[in-house]
Amino acid sequence: MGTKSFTSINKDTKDLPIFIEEWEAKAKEKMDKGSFDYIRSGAGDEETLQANRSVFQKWTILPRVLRNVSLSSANTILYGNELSFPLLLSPVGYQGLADKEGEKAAARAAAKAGVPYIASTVSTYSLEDIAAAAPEGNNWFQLYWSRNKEVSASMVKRAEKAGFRAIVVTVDTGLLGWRKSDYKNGFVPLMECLGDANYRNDPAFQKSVPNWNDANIVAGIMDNILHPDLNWEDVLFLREHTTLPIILKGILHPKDAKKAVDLGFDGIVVSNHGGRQLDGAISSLDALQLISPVVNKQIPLIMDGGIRSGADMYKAIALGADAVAIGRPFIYGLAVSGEVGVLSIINNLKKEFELTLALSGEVSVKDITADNLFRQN
Ligand SMILES: Cc1cc2nc3c(=O)[nH]c(=O)nc-3n(C[C@H](O)[C@H](O)[C@H](O)COP(=O)(O)O)c2cc1C
Ligand SMILES: CCCCCCC(=O)C(=O)O
Repeated sequence: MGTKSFTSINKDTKDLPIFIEEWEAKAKEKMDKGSFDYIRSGAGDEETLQANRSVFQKWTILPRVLRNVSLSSANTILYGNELSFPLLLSPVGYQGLADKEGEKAAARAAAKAGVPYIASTVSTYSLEDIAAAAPEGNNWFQLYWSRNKEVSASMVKRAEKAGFRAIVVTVDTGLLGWRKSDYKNGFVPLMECLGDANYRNDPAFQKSVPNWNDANIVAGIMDNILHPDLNWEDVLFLREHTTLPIILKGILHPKDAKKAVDLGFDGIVVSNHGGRQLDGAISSLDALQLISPVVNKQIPLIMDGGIRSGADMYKAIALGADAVAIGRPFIYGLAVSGEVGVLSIINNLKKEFELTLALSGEVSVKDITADNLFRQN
């Protein structure tokens, strides 16, 4: 019987950082203060941002031994597609802040690594350009719901036409969180014209903004994205406009998770938006623990917020996630070394996750359960 190789680091990436903290420090050196602070920070006093990390210490892995893990594999199937391991790149807006190639570079890295790339509505490049940069990739589109339903429907149709494989509707941003560092820095990324490509190219949006021109595009986008009246019926309207899986991102309450299942949505991203929206909100891992028994495997559960290591991934999966996603870490990789940086971040996480899986005595992602965890007092 063959033995899988659990080698650690590729020769061609040996000069790149390994620790996420080192990537972050290098990104800070390279970026201007406004951009770096925008990416790193959370809302309010950053309690939720911190909780997303500290919650992982409540859980320890309870490993099994003598189970022949020589052929263990982290491969995962999600919506009929194979992932090299259960990771996705979370939607992150304005990736042109980190690198000139922005989303195109990150999507190429995700495709090479065999993991889904979720393109944000407020991307620097249009969804068509991102799809063209990584046509072989498992690309998903994240929709910021537009007050004008026709704009939402139009973007989803464009995404479907461009080959995106799932639609992620973010539901935790009816209003923007209290972002103190951005206010202090006077930083508004939309104003830098780094997140308007999807709107500029959208015929329904052009029609919806009276006297469409360069000067009123930002106001038009803000008015479209930020609307506290967003509700379940609005989002259900999308079902008539796409056959792609519709996944709701930003669910934290088990009652909302149950409603998402009952209304026929195809998946949930358990997320507090990386602590950038409601400060004081529950950590993503704690929310996952509440939501997973309610959803009870009826639809896939993805979790993001604070994932920084293979062990973090493992704990989230043991608590019921089918896959996890990362935001800031890959943006730091993008800022430091473009596509190579993103690929390095993903590959190191993959190696660490594969080792964690095998060292815990399990051979596949499906075998990871709550039985593999012990909760600290
Ligand atoms: C700079 C930045 C921009 C983001 N932009 C979006 C976005 O456009 N759409 C969205 O749904 N979430 C957005 N998010 C939230 C991420 O998708 C994700 O929920 C969060 O980053 C996960 O936490 P992590 O950074 O600790 O991994 C953004 C996060 C960051 C840090
Ligand atoms: C009107 C801007 C909406 C937020 C865009 C990016 C984002 O989600 C973030 O967290 O920042």
